[in-house]
Amino acid sequence: MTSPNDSNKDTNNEHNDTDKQSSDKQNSLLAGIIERATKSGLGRKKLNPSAVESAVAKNMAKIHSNPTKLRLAFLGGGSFGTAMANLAARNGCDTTLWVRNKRTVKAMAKTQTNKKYLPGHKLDDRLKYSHDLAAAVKDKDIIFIAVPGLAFRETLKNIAPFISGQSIVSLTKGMEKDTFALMSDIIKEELPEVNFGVMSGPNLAIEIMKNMPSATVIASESEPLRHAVQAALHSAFFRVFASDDVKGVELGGALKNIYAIAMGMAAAYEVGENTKAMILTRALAEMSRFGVEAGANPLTFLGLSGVGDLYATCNSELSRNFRIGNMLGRGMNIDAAVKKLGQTAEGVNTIQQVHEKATREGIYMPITHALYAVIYEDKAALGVALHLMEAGFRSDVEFVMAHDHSNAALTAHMKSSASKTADKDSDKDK
Ligand SMILES: NC(=O)C1=CN([C@@H]2O[C@H](COP(=O)(O)OP(=O)(O)OC[C@H]3O[C@@H](n4cnc5c(N)ncnc54)[C@H](O)[C@@H]3O)[C@@H](O)[C@H]2O)C=CC1
Ligand SMILES: O=C(CO)COP(=O)(O)O
Repeated sequence: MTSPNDSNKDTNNEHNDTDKQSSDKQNSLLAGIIERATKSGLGRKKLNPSAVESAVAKNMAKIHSNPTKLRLAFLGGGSFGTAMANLAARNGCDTTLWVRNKRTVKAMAKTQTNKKYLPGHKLDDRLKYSHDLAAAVKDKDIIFIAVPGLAFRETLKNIAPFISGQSIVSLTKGMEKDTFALMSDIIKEELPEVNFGVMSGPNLAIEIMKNMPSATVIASESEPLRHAVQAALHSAFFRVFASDDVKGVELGGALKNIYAIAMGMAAAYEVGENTKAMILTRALAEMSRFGVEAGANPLTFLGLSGVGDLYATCNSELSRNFRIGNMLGRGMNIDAAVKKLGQTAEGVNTIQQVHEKATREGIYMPITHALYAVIYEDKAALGVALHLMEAGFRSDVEFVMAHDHSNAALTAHMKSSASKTADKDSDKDK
């Protein structure tokens, strides 16, 4: 006869077996990576790959022998929600992925793949799927939201009746249309009592699915929430760093989409490496300037959610925003490019929001305004780019040396030097 305790033991044993299998799988994948790195010379002389392997494997085994008992819901069955839910399930968390379409849920549960957004990638067999929002979010510790920015408020309104102490983490990198609200602003408005955080970083979903080492940032004022998210998602292939600058981390993720579009466009024009470096660095200057006006710490933009995400998306065809820019640079209009992409590209809306806000509040955002002029005012890209190059004398890093905003003194000095040189030249000619 089997007592309920026996059956519990069986279930625990099954879980331990599954956890052990998953830990073994990860460790052997890790060994593969280290082997490849060593063969290609990345192991370097001083690095003892077997010591690294055993140290990392030991840490991983420690984490996986005591899988967190966190209960998590991920809302949004696109590429990112799926990739993150998969990481959590693989770490042994009780994880449910909510997708609004019932047929999609059935297909995902049957095939254990997300055929539309991540075709060919097998998902962890412990991941659960649901199209029942109430069931998905009730009794969870953390609800991660990965729907597009334009659907974020509606999603919060829909889950509001089922919130009874869960924390919320936004994975969305956008802004609300016409309100300029960031996701954290919307959470504060819709669910003022809730403990929340935002997660952002260079996290191209497809690379995460391929176990390519990546890192991200969880930003929250709540230390327990930061730790819980780190425990839930950290693995040998995914490192989760922490921050308490919610605004800065969130703005990094949202604003970089603008510049990924600009860089996609620049790539279509086959610009040089110097030009790419200039755009990327001046983009960072705009982002931190805008961030400071919104109350963020400019140093946050030097982290993964700033420079990190900017680098990943501004240099890769894997970024949907980069691809939009590339299509625009090849002569397509914005509506056709969005239609052809068929996935979320938050930058399309973010350019409009940031252009309007910066214009209204007098924040100097020349690249954003230039992009807006090309996309929405039908201005010729070359003319706009040349105009950008002629824009005044500015300081490199304005937090090190402030700009002389009017530039009047410098311009007068340049004019007088130029006229003195011209006078000298004409004297010589006499
Ligand atoms: N894909 C990526 O590599 C990364 C994406 N993100 C961010 O994650 C957010 C989601 O993006 P992806 O998953 O990539 O988008 P996606 O385009 O792959 O999928 C969007 C998903 O949201 C669903 N959706 C749309 N409207 C909805 C609504 N009203 N209610 C419920 N579900 C709805 C769609 O059915 C689809 O499943 C975006 O803000 C994006 O910037 C962040 C990091 C990486
Ligand atoms: O934010 C991302 C990676 O960090 C994904 O970028 P895209 O939305 O441009 O694909």
